[in-house]
Amino acid sequence: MAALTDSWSKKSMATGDHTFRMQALHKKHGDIVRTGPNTLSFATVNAYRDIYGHVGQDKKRFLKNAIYEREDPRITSVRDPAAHAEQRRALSHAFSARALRDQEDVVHQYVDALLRKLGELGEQGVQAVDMTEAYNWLTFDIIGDLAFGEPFNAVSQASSKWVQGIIDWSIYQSLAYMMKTKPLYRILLPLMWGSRLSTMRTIAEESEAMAKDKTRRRLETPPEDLPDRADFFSHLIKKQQVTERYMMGTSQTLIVAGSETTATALIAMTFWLLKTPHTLAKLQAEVRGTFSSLEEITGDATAAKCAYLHAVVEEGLRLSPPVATALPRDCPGTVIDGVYVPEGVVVGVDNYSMSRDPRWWKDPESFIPERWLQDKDDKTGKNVGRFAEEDKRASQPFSLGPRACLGINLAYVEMRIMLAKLVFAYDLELESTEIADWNRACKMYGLWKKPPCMVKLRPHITL
Ligand code: HEM
Repeated sequence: MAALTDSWSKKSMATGDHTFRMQALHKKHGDIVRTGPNTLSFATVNAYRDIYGHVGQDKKRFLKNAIYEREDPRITSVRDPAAHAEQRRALSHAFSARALRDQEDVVHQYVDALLRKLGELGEQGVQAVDMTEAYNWLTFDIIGDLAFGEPFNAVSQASSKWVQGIIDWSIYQSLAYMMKTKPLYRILLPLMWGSRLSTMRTIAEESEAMAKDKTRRRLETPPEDLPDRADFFSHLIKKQQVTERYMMGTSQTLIVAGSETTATALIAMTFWLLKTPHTLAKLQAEVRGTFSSLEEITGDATAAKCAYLHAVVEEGLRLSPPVATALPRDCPGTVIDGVYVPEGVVVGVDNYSMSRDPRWWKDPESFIPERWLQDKDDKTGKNVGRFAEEDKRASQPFSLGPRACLGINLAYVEMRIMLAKLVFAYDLELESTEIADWNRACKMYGLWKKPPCMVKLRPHITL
């Protein structure tokens, strides 16, 4: 079927179960699976390197597939390598070590506000709170502040219309582009998505109007009225490298790429910790044994002193990669992991299958942070112990090479600070008894749509 038409994978995406189906297909058919007449999905470590890795000047490049194109230009949609490199250089100032130091203050501000809000909403441990939603408020406010110099007030209001619409907005953008460029999809996609399509269109239009409004306000704000720290766009505006359309597109990308991904990672880590209480106890012991107050918990201090926290973060990203599907690239006609693939074939590595493949991971479906705390033989320096044979390159949550995530350092700081402060301040208990398998109940539409995860938070300190 997939050899004849793309409709299988488009339909599969519409079910939300595409990720789980791809995992089953790779299990059944092996390292290379055909998902459309012109599309191949790979599941090997070398394919990551060959498709996404840096290449020398003389080698042909794998360009992003046309599916990334959007009406408003932005860093994620530009396909030409030279144009992309220029945009990435310009935006990378906003992700420098110096910028990150300023950004960390914003992270603390909203993490602390969320901790207080969780206590209030949960009546100090009496009521369960939906942590899926709470993390979305957090990451959305942080990105809003870092991009536009003002939050969305999601944490303070314990809700946000925009947060709820973000996945629909993101899906609709891809579908709208497909319908615009391929006439057949104008018939097929409404049949596959039904009335959801028009609901998503309304949400997308409202979200876009909101982003446009914020962007315009940001561009019109005189420098003296902005916060002291530079926001994402200050560098671009200073160098006059930004048009309103570019800023519109890039702000949409940053809101989606920077908030939804980090929120997914945080809720997955919280869920897995709660499902395996001995890991939560170990993390709590590390954090409470290392720090004596919330103020001591910083990005640098957690990086230097909390090895188990680091392992929890890596393991959460492995087991629940926020970007779980293959990132499509156009093959230039070259060899991928020993197999020649003709020019123009769309290829990618299936992140979710790789993350859970028993060839690379021991007990792959289980949450075991210890696998990231590799024991080494004193004499030989070689890995020893139960996880010595694992190939950690099989987990690439931020992708790799020239198009890898630009916000990786900010994401790690957010995740470490939030998790460390949460387990320092509260004792947690999972209440989601209505969902037998929370992980399986997650739906993948390019980004994960997650079910509620109800948690009781009993205060350990006074906030
Ligand atoms: C756990 C959190 C995150 C994960 C797992 C993640 C993952 C990824 C992945 C897999 C890509 C490559 C996408 C592709 O090739 O299609 C990407 C790109 C990108 N991410 Fe992230 N991301 C995270 C957080 C963030 C944050 C916090 C920001 C910024 C605020 C951010 C900004 C970007 C940008 C700008 C790109 C495009 C880079 C380029 O095309 O050169 N991400 N991210």
